[in-house]
Amino acid sequence: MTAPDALQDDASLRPLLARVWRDYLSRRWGRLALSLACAAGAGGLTALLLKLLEPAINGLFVRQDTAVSILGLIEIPTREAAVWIPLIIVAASALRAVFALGQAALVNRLGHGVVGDIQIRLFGAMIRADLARLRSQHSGSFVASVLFNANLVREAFTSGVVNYTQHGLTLIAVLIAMVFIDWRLSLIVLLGVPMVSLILRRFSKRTRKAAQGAMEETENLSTALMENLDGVRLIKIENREAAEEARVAELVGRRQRFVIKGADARAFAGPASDLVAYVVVALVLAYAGWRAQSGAMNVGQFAAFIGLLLAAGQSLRQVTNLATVMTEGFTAARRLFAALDIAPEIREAADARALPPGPVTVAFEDVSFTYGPAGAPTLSNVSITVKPGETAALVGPSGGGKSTLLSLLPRFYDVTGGRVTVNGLDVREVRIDDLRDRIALVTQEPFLFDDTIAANIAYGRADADQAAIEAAAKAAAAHDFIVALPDGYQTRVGEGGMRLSGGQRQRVAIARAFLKDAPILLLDEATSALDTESEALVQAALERLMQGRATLMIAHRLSTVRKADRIHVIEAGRVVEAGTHAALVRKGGLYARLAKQQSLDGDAAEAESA
Ligand SMILES: Nc1ncnc2c1ncn2[C@@H]1O[C@H](COP(=O)(O)OP(=O)(O)OP(=O)(O)O)[C@@H](O)[C@H]1O
Repeated sequence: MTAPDALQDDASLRPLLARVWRDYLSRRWGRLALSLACAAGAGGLTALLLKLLEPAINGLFVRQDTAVSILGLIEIPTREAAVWIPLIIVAASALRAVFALGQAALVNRLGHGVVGDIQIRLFGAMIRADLARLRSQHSGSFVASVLFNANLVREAFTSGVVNYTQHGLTLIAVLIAMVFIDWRLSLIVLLGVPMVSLILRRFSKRTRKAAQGAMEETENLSTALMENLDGVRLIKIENREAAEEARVAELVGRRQRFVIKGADARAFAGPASDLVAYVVVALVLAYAGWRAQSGAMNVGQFAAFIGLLLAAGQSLRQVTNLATVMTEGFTAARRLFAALDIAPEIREAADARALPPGPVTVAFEDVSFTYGPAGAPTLSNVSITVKPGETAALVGPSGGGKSTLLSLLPRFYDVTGGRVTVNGLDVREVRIDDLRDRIALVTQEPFLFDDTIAANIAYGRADADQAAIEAAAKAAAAHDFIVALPDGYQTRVGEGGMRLSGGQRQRVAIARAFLKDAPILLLDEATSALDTESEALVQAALERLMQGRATLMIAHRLSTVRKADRIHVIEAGRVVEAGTHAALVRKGGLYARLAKQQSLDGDAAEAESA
């Protein structure tokens, strides 16, 4: 690692740690302090236990004096040393175990708590993110970051922090004990520190690269898995199982290479620091031998010093190993925080106004819209007004911009020119909750959760009672098929509502809209998935639903829009014709041609004679 790299690392680590402290750790400070106290206790006792070697050896084997001093605190007669010293060792190690266990338990709770918080915040940020951003990334990568990346952070917090503090503090305690035995020898030991820190830096760069790669590849793998499950019918009908297997195998392999690189960095860091530790042991031996010859050091001191040195080596090994876990955790935390920091562009204005309940007039005023910063406009100068009780139909060639226009009203996207208003207020000046509360949306492929039918109908109105749910289902012509199901309203619909037919799903979605009872209704090809019989039922249900509301309806089948108060023909992002069915047929333009193609020309004749 080059010096600027290292500087940059230190600089970016500080704000990261400050943020972890501020957002996640500070309110758990009690637990954190207790766990550090336990770590200090365990570390101190480790050093103490090893330091006991000195009186043990001198008292039990050398037997020069009549009394043995235990760490300068108490004196016991040499003849009783064989009883007392082992007893003290057992008591101290039992206490050490209690501290170590206490610390592990506390930090586990701390680590899991922090990661749970991060996962919840990530989900919150994801579900509130702009549609444009969510659409630009596959859902698989979000899942991977909530599960895998967050898990790396957890590992850094649990095993990382537990062992780091425990071994770090042990190391300090052991070094202090060494200084008490012989400060010159301790200086030699300290020579190892810069060598180890050099090793740590080298491995941390490798680990960071590996962790970065592993996270990216985990997101790719997760994306591929989800895509395969979503597209399983296509895969089966095209006999692409083997090809998909090969694609996933390639992704698994790529991910594995990064994971292995990370594991290697972890595995190599240990032996490398061992090497340093043994070099230090050799130096200590040489120097201690020379000191012993001159009578400056006795056997007990020497044995205790070597014991401490070996314990220091072991702790050092753990700390170097852990450095890689911490690096992975920090790399993951950086990535997660970067994702958390993307503020949605579609935000509520600070002085957003409430939208009072009641009927709403919707107006698109000279609206233009372009997806992304560059590119051709999808909508240009569109003006449409819909009053309460009116229906505006949007028809026209595929890709003309009809769905895009509907998505501007609930602010899934914001206009790039002109404005969309509700009762004369720009939607950007209205509280987002209020705005969306006043809009019911029924789409071609309505989404159902894997829950009961009743819960799906009441999704936006969790407080609705059974009577209200049934009334909505009756109005949506759904009640009869629901009660014929084995568990009636309590029947679970399966993933995406797959246990229901397209028409049934559609009617559940219409029941949801009835229950929401919103003054604005958006229908995006709401009847296109239906057979003629269901269509008649749904059409009648929709007509009931539309009463008194401002409705914007997209339909390819012109039979469903004939009764609309005004039909807008949208082509290449512009309204090219507008009027009633009869007027547009009479006009003989694009609508009349579309109507003719769909055999509605009989109606055209009817309209002309009218
Ligand atoms: N998320 C998006 N990002 C970029 N371009 C998009 C996005 N969604 C739609 N478009 C483009 O905007 C244009 C209008 O699409 P839109 O879905 O609004 O048309 P539509 O009239 O509803 O079509 P259809 O009748 O086939 O549903 C298309 O050219 C489409 O490629």
